[in-house]
Amino acid sequence: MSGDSWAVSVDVQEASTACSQLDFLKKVDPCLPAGIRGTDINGNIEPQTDVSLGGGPPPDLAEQSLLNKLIRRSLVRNRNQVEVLQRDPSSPLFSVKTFEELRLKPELLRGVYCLGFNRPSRIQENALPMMLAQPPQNLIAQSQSGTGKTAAFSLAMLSHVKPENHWTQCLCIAPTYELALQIGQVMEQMGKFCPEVTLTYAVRGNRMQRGVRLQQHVVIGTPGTLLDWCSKYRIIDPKLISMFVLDEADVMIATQGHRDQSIRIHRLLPKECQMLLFSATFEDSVWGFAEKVVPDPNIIRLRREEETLDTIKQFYILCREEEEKFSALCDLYGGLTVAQAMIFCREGHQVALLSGELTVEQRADVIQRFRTGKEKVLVTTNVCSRGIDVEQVTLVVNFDLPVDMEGNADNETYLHRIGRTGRFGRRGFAVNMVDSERSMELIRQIERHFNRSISRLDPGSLQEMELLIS
Ligand SMILES: Nc1ncnc2c1ncn2[C@@H]1O[C@H](COP(=O)(O)OP(=O)(O)OP(=O)(O)O)[C@@H](O)[C@H]1O
Repeated sequence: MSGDSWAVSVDVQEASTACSQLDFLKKVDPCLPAGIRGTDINGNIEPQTDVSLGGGPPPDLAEQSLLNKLIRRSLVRNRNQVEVLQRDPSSPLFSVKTFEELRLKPELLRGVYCLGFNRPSRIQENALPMMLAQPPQNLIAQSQSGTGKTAAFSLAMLSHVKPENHWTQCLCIAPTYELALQIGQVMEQMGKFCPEVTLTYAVRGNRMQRGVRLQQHVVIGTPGTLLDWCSKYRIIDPKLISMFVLDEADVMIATQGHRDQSIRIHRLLPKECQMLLFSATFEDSVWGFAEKVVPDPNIIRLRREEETLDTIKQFYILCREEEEKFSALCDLYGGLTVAQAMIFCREGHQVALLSGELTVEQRADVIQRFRTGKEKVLVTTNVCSRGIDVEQVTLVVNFDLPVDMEGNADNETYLHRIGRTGRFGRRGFAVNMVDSERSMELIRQIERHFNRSISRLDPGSLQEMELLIS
């Protein structure tokens, strides 16, 4: 795939969607800062005409062509950058082996190459041989956000299924409806040359006839619905399940509701069922529990200092009070060339917010609009902190820092949130809004936990930041 054609297709996407970004942001705040403009169908920035900007002279042609060049360069650079990182032995994307050497079925190899994957990442190179080994081996695996865990366990399930057996053989549990759908989409793309393998989604809204056994080979869903399908509605025979995958396994084990349901499902499965647990974070207590539940597992674990990614630059902006956070956010967004951004805040903020209060259909629609670039900014709560994979997210803002029940920094949620950018080697920004001594202390806690500095950002120096990620 040539870089130019890729960049042009991004411009066209930008062109067809930028105006809706303005509408969306207008809902969020009418005084849009200068610098957010619509684009014409060729992806060129055009002077804003229909939204009252917060002042600023109309842009000149030179500024527009510079911005276009930056967008093209940074996006094309990201693609080249991924290949560079895959040749860097210290990168989590580096692997010695090729996909051929992982002994995947030819039709899966075709699916992988069709997705544009050239080489496996480290987690894929290490985990796939363990997951495909005979006799089956259990695995508890940790790898940084955006390094290909979903692709790894998806390939394991697609390799494991015996299509001639018309019953459910693989269960995959995810903590949220959006994530379950996303995993299924990855599997459908990877398995496009395996039409005989079928899957369905055990999520709210997907109604099945009770007592009629499913014939789909793979079922992906959230724990509550999956438990009902295995026990109450008996449309899955748990005794016939031979592979059980927990994505975001730490939250599936550590969150009371998820844990009870995951354990109840696990108890229904045959003891020889292969168990695969994946996450970017595992607190020590969770590791201990996982090793109790998973017999004789292979373990792939990161050192604490490996958990954050160098490709994600982390900053904080000092605000005097809560109200100032919003104008700082507008200045930040208006001053940067951001393809797409995710803004995390606690429940209750009065903006168009993707949160648990929406119905699952509403949430799926918002995510899909964001994924296809129809919306440039997603304001959300932790419901989207994990796993959501949108390549064009170059900026994550913690409008409110994540805290645990005791009011201390929630380091795992922080890591997952900033992991929504910098996906698979691309560069990304994470900016934290600090408006009090307390939130400054939270920043210090996060720095100490990951042994990574979070620099103060002066909104006046955005040009240098621009160069940092372009
Ligand atoms: N071998 C590969 N080569 C190129 N791109 C890849 C490869 N594996 C995965 N990707 C891409 O990288 C992105 C991140 O992959 P994936 O979602 O599997 O990461 P993850 O580790 O599951 O992330 P998270 O921890 O956030 O759940 C996706 O867009 C995926 O298509």
